[in-house]
Amino acid sequence: MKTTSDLGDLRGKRVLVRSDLNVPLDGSTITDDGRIRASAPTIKGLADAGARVIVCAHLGRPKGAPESKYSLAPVAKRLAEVLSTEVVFADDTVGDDAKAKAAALEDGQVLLLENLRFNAGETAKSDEERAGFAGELASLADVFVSDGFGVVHRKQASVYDVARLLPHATGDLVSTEVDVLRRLTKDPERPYAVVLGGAKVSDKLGVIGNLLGTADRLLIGGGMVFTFLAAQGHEVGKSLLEADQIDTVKGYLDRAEKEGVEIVLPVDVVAADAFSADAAHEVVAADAIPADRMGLDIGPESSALFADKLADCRTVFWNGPMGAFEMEPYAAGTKALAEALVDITSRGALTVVGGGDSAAAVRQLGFADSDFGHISTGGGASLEYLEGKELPGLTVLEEGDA
Ligand SMILES: Nc1ncnc2c1ncn2[C@@H]1O[C@H](COP(=O)(O)OP(=O)(O)O)[C@@H](O)[C@H]1O
Ligand SMILES: O=C(OP(=O)(O)O)[C@H](O)COP(=O)(O)O
Repeated sequence: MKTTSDLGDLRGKRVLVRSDLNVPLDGSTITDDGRIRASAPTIKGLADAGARVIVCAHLGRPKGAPESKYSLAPVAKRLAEVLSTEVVFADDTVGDDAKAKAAALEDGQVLLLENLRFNAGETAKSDEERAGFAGELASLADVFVSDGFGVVHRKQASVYDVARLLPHATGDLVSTEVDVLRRLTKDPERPYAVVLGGAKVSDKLGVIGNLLGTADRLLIGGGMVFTFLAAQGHEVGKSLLEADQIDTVKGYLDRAEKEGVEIVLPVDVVAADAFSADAAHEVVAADAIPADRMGLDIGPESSALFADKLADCRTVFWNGPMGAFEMEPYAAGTKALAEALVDITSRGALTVVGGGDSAAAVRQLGFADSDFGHISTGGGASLEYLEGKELPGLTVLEEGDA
């Protein structure tokens, strides 16, 4: 894969950079700017080289049309602060404003385009539709730099198709992330555990099949728990549930038993009567969630069990908070898990925390990035890399220029 230094003299060239700036927001306040800080060095490096830098990114999951709550405007402001330079912001992605601002860029200036996912072509299933949008993006620039590690598992216009239209290179963030994850796939020191939680349940249930072949232990927390509990025949009340995946999960449980992989499930959960910080809540046994309650965190016995299962691990990958940590009553499980990881890191284990919300969680709960082996900007992307899947955003970079 080519790096940015293989692109030659970039002075005066328009460089389109795909970054992952999908940060958590509370209204228009960014609650964790980790992905902005992680993306800044590549952008700065290109601007310092005299390039006219056009950054494109997504925020959240809008449905192919503008929605003000998903605007990247607050991100442009923060990016300017992190870069200590002006960041011009375009009100659209490939429309008149973007075209005019891209054309007016001077050497070393940075432009951020509005949310890519305001355009249906970005995430379209149809190759033609995506290629059409990618063509419009590509027409803004001379070269493309792929630096959004958190999205390399997505076959989307700005990740995949645009690289087939422009001379391209891999950004430093993507290179660094892949280097670290490669260490986890090439003969990890054992015991090797993968901890899964979070809310993107349907995405992440799919990776378990392949992880059963590589990890020694799988610890399941967060919103992932309830499809497992349901597969064991338990009532999960109003908790997050992927009902159509219950049979798949039953298959995982059978396979894990046959292959000697330990799947560790919570034994207790914090069950609330609404998805809210001031909802009535109590700790209940995992197999006795009342029908009118939802599980929003793992309970204290589960936290102790998980810490015990991690204590002798030499390699751990963790993606997905153990609970709805943004609300104080449901943050304890995530905090306890982070503490267990910090402990084994200090004893020489390799620990990797991946995912936008997971990284935000550990920082919000008071941990430093240096408490862990590596904090990855990609959750789903890391998981798919670890299960050995081909990631479209990386494969296309290996194909070479069009
Ligand atoms: N039991 C649960 N029920 C509902 N949401 C949950 C639960 N546990 C965790 N979450 C939510 O999961 C979200 C993060 O999920 P996800 O996007 O999959 O993680 P990441 O960004 O780290 O990959 C958090 O916003 C958190 O509130
Ligand atoms: O937040 C992200 O992924 P993650 O939650 O798996 O870390 C990326 O920005 C990808 O977003 P997407 O899962 O909406 O494609």
